[in-house]
Amino acid sequence: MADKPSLPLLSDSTVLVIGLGMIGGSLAAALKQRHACHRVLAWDRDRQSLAIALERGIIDSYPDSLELAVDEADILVLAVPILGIGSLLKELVGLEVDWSRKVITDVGSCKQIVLESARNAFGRLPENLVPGHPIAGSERSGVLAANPDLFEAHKVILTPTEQSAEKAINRVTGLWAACGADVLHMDVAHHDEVLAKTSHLPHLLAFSLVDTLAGEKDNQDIFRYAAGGFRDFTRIAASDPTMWHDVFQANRQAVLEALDAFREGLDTLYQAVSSGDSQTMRGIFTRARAAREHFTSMLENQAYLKPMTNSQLTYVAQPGGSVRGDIRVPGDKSISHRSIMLGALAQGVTEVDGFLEGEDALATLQAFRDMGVVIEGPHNGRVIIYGVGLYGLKQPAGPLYLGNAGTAMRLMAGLMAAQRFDVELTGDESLSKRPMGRVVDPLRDMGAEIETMPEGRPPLKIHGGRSLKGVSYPMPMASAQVKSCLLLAGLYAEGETSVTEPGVTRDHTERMLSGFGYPVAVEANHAALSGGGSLTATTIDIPADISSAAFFMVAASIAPDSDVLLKHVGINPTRTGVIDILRLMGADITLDNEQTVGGEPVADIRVRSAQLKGIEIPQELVPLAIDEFPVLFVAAACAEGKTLLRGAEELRVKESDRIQSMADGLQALGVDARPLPDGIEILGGDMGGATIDSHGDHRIAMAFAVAALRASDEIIIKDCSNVATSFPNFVELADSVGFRLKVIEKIRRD
Ligand SMILES: O=C(O)C1=C[C@@H](OP(=O)(O)O)[C@@H](O)[C@H](O)C1
Ligand SMILES: C=C(OP(=O)(O)O)C(=O)O
Repeated sequence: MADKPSLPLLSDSTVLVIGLGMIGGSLAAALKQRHACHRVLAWDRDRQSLAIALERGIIDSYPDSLELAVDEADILVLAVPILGIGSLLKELVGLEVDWSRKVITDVGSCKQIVLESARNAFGRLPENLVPGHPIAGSERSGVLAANPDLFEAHKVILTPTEQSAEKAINRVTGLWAACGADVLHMDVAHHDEVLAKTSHLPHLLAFSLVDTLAGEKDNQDIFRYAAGGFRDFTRIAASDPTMWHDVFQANRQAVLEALDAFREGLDTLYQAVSSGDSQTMRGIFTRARAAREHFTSMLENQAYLKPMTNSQLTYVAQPGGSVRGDIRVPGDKSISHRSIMLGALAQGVTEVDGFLEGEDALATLQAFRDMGVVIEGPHNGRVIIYGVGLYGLKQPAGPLYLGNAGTAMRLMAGLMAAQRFDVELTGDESLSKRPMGRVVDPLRDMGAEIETMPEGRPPLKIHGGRSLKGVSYPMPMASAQVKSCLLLAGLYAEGETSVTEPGVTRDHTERMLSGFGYPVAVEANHAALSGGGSLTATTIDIPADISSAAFFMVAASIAPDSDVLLKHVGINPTRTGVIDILRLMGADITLDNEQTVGGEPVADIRVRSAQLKGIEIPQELVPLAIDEFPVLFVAAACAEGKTLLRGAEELRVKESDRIQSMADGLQALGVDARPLPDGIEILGGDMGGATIDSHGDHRIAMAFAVAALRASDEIIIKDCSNVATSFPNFVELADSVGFRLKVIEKIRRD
């Protein structure tokens, strides 16, 4: 990130606020309270507002005439109603003052009209003009509603013109930054369009609804019994009528366009309600609810209030402790992804329980919603998917954003390659670095057309309308994602698609396809299916994720006096490498209550403390424990003797380079850990404290939280937000069984 230029101090500047309404008054109050500038002056036609402002200490003084006020000022803020800007600018141009060192800005909600007014008044766009718009407000108006904290952590959008001088832009930026606001720049036309949708349209609707209902005969009753919904929806109808009148005049075109789109949506809903079309209603309501929830979490992450920021989580793990208790870790991530994909493409309604409400699985869920699939939930792990059939997906309005989820991107690449529409798959910074050639190359062999960034990195631009042909593919690496991608593409391909893997990998795709009634031939490390069939909706009970349980298996093994029961964990034999490896190291693990639920074996897993010993990890177990190695390395660090892992070069292309991230972290704790190109050698010993970088990798972050149980000092783990991708309640659950983890949240400004 480039350093931001330091903003000019305002300490020598006199700021003149013209128009002492709620916004102008709040700005004056904010500057005064923060001693942000030399003096705050104000001018308003209403002398009473000026007197009140002076009396309340919101301004320093108000000169006798506009000319005197302007003459004294270095920065002029025009805070009059938007339709008044034109005449005010004309009045300003006529004043006998030296403009050379003055800067002009405004606070209007529409920016195009400010430029037109400036051109009219000055005959050109002056270089000292920097239009602005604080995204903050209140339904209250007038100077009495002034609030010095109104702009704190709010956005202020500046729309500098091509003529605006850099010095002027910096001064206006400094003015708002001094009030605690986050300042960003936008193009004028874009500003007016965005605001028409996000602010002007909602105000218009609120005014209209209240006015319509107030005009009805039984309006007394309506308002007397008005429930929370009415109150919430119409709060903004109490806003200043003059100001809003001006806004709708000034931004007419953009508002009408937004209103047209809204009317179309309303018509669809009208039709659906009148014909009792539940599918359409459910679709609209579930999509809207999901979008609103997404928006709320964006708000909570300060995305709107504090633009360009997101929170940075740090874990502080106190050393020592025992692990005791019964817990159920969240649902299996691999199965959760697949339940959405197959449920969406099935005929009928699929009901899922135990769904992982973590960001990776939710990214897949959102992607299918974006392709028109109605999905209810998740509510306490329950998801209901109204399948659209293999050919029922619709083209999404924009790229499908898959966050941090490699599984989502690789599996969906196979499905998307066979659709009739074009689609683009994107992801976060980590996913954007991960290799996709491993799926793109064989998909191209099947007839797909996919563009990637250099070296096969995302985004993937997948072209629709290609007919795929089955292939027989010997996979160069043991990867369930590659295998699953090709089998899913194979559903649409002509003839048979078969894959052979160099080592057995997780088989959830094969099992779930069978559960949806799709025949798959499976034999040791070979799987095949033929295109042209269909999927039939089913019910899915997702077990707890063994990859999440693994953190507690290692924790209970290494922490003295521990005894933990992990309930209803998936023990599919293609996933149990972690149990086998820990047992080879001497761990005390017993399975109880073994049963098969919905085609997947599950059990309760009990783990008690044990003295572990170093081992050479058998090759065939590597793909069966691929995600558990970060925490297994912690077990190795606590074991007696040397542990050696080879043949695990895949670890270098996960959410981070897990060999390097773990080696660095363990070395920082004083452990003898030697990274190898395809593995690691770890000599067990004592661990101290340190600050560890998780590189935004959920499993690295959790592994070092486990390490603290045997460290002699505090471990600080940075960049832990992504734990939410696979294990959203990790800290709560860990602390409930004896970890002593604290989370520190810092707002990061990019
Ligand atoms: O198919 C899956 O659900 C997964 C397969 C594995 O990836 P690879 O196929 O890259 O080994 C694993 O690491 C990932 O967490 C989930
Ligand atoms: C590698 C992992 O996931 P993905 O590939 O789906 O990002 C993981 O969860 O450890």
